[in-house]
Amino acid sequence: MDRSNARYQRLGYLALNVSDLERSARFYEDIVGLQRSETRGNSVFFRCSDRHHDIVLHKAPTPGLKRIGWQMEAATQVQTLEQHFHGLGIPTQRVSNREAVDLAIDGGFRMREPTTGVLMEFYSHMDTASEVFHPGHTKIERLGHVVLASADMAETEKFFAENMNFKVSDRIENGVVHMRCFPNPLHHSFGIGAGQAAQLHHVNFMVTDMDDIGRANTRMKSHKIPIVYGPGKHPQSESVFFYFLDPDGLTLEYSYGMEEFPEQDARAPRLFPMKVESVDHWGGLPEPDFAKVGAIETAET
Ligand SMILES: CC(C)C(=O)/C=C\C(C(=O)O)=C(\O)C(=O)O
Ligand SMILES: [Fe+2]
Repeated sequence: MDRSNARYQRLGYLALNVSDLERSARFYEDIVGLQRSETRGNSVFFRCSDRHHDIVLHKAPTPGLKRIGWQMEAATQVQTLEQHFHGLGIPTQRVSNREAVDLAIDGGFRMREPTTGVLMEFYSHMDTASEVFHPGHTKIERLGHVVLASADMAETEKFFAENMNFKVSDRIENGVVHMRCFPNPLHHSFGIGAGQAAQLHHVNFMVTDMDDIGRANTRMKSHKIPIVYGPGKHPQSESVFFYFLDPDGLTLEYSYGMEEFPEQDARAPRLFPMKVESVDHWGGLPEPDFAKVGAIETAET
């Protein structure tokens, strides 16, 4: 089977499962700083861009990751990728017309990634919201990246590289692989961490100002929100990071700054040794609750 030559615009959106929808909705609006756009049944839509949504919260018994949405460059890319998965014998399901309307996307398909079991959706267009996004207390620039833990990092990396055309930007030996959804320039829109089992590791929001990190530190402390890592600095992307927990214990990250890659003549991936300073240039350590909660939902088709 040939390698995929799929092309992406961006990490489109994340659907997260939360145990108490209204509690989490308040948290993502008031504490994280997302804009609540609409509620449909057991789902609440949020945005930090001019698109219809970047995060959807679903009420579910087990908190974690429901689905990852990838926005491709064009509808033809979506069809070609679907054919590629068919060639591998991987089942796909079209997004129903009704769901496409609810999600404000142009259809697309879903498939379950075989090494982690995570459900992924591929589409090429999401409607813009009726109003531009006005950041609140935190100047969130975009949904930045999602990192999964995998019991077999090498196999997960191979699947994303060969079958989805993601490119490796950097690696920490036996720790994490950072990948970009080519040709999106961000150092990583996706990461794979080493784990005992597949799990959501963390969700990242990029901010435009170093002050957003400092203010978040103060805000989380005053609301008694667990801070689980940082402020610190990741040597790979050169971003200043700050990790905290949502009400279910899901790990969220704000980061400021990120390397961008050209489409042509990109630098080669680097290999960082497994040591504290490879994760935090300033030598900090995570708290025990860092990236501990985040089941991958396997029920939805
Ligand atoms: C703590 C994570 C797993 C890590 O090891 C390093 C870097 C990360 C990340 O995966 O969160 C970044 O976001 C980064 O380099 O920007
Ligand atoms: Fe991150």
